[in-house]
Amino acid sequence: MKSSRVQGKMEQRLAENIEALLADRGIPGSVERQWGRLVIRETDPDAAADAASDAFGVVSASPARSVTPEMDDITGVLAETARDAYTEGAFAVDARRAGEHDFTSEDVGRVGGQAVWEAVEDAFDPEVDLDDPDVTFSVEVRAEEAFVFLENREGPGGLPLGTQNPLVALVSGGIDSPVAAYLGMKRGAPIIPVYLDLGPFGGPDHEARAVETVRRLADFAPNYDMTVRRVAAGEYAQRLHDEVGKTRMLSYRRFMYMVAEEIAHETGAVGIVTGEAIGQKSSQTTTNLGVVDRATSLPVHRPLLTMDKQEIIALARDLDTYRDSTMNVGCERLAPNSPETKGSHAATIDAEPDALPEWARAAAQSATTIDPRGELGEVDAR
Ligand SMILES: Nc1ncnc2c1ncn2[C@@H]1O[C@H](COP(=O)(O)OP(=O)(O)OP(=O)(O)O)[C@@H](O)[C@H]1O
Repeated sequence: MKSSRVQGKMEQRLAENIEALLADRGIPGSVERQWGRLVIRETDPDAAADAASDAFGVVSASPARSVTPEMDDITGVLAETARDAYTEGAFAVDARRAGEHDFTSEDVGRVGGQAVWEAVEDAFDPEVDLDDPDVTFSVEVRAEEAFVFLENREGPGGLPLGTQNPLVALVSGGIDSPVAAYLGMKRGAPIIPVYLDLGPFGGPDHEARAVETVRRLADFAPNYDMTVRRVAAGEYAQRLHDEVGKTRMLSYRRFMYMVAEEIAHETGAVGIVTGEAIGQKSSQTTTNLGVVDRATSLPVHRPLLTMDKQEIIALARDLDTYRDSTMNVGCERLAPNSPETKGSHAATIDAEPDALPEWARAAAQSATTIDPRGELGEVDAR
């Protein structure tokens, strides 16, 4: 869907990201760009395919054998692959071709299928099923080279990281926000993780969980800075608790977005990503989301907006950011007994301290940083 110039740039970025993933995991290999494909050469194909299938923008990765684009060579490698890997079931040869050759992709399917059959018919009882095969021998023939492979390891899809401007990700140490941050990354946006320490209103291991989940996200982005901004917000949470009634949680959210906006301005981020979903909490009703949005001029992105908790948990499990927790989350204690579910902007502003934006500025300015890749997260004063 992209122009060739944009596609070229995106592929270049993807190649760099995959090289970083390989280097980070100690896997040898050089990434070569071909149109619509990236080829990793001189590598451990298995490990490289795993690493590549973690790169945002990759649809699938296949450990493959490279061969000259001649029918004899292709069928030779197909026969060898079949002898190595085929044990049972119906098979198909799925061939694609681009460039000038003196055969068609149908020819490769037919002649290649014959070669596979002959390679295994003495030892097994092969069957062909082109519609629903158990084993697919894939062949991709290009102008200079052909590839033979058996597997497609699913990648995340999306767009290469770094092809969008960054977003501040509000990461709480809960289940949802790391999934939301991941989904922002999946669409190409690097993230600047921000954690608000709620002091007495936060659970004792929230910070550790927030840093731990960012560490996991950082595994997908070894060439990006994933420094966590830790904002001391306990004092302000306490004041909201003491001074604001029914609309307290709305003011707290507004405060959070204001902090995020300050950090966004400082870091060049162009939006905020959160783990909010419609109706998940009183502050996340459709009405209240509209009220809190007005605290910031930046767009608030909510990738989980319409997901059910079970869907979010399934994604968190896949990502390995899911931490089972029975801990009573801090926000519940901060919340009043009967929180507003149909807030109005005017009433919320009316009830909150006028100094809220100054609080947010002060809190953002005194943020400290935690390197999630450090030993148990290294804390530095900014
Ligand atoms: N202490 C915090 N630091 C940073 N962001 C936070 C914090 N608390 C909440 N948020 C942001 O606000 C969103 C909604 O808050 P909510 O109270 O539902 O969070 P939670 O249930 O504690 O955690 P999560 O939404 O990650 O499961 C979070 O997804 C996150 O983006």
